[in-house]
Amino acid sequence: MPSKAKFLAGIKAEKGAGKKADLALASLPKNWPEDVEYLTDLTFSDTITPEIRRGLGRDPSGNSPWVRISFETVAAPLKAEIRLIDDEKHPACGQRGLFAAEPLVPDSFICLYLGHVHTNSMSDTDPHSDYDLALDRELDLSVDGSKSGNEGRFTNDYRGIAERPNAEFRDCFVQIPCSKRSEGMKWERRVGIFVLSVGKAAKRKAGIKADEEILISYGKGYWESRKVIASFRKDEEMLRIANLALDC
Ligand SMILES: C[S@@+](CC[C@H](N)C(=O)[O-])C[C@H]1O[C@@H](n2cnc3c(N)ncnc32)[C@H](O)[C@@H]1O
Repeated sequence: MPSKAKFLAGIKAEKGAGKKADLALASLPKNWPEDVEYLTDLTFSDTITPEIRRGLGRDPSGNSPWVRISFETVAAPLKAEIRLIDDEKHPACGQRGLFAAEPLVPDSFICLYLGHVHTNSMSDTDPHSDYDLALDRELDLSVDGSKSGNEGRFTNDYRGIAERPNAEFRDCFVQIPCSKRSEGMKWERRVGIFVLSVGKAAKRKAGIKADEEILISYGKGYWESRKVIASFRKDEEMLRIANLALDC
């Protein structure tokens, strides 16, 4: 895995556009698909005004319990890697998944879920995306990882793969560079992927083992809406997978 800080610093160090592209390719995570742009932070739709963007810096409850992730943590090399799934028994065989590269302790930060931030208006939303996630319900914003994103976009749903998820999405604040602040940094909200906590009976105290697939719950609604889309499109394979997931 490349360190994101190194990735950014490397790109800034190169002046020619061709060199930039070569360097970016060389720094892509292993198994990254050619047709998806790799991001080191969110990108924003033109419909998102500076005022809306400022809203992402607010502390909704005045004293938010959301975890704060420092710039160093976000920029550190990931402890997870993208792998191609070739196990025919896996419901996402032929696709990719995110796997632990080393043991991950309960509650630890795995990575951010990055993509293109858009408003939830119909004209700003890709109805075909399988990678769209709510970012801020109050601001009515989502983040779509279909055309651009990071490792987070490869996290599969646990249904049909394991008995239960071992990770979850959590709202968090991250520290990002800001030249307007005297400290050179500001806090802005993101969605992160975290290892589940140990749980009441401490059943999950082992966290996630090395080589284990990182699995979250997309929620039943995700698969129900895929079922509707599959029926509409008459896509038998999509319908089969949605039914399988819902039966689990
Ligand atoms: C956010 S993507 C996950 C990454 C995807 N596997 C890839 O290689 O890009 C969501 C898509 O992955 C597949 N997927 C995720 N979890 C699955 C599961 N439990 N069973 C079947 N397909 C799954 C479905 O095609 C779903 O629409």
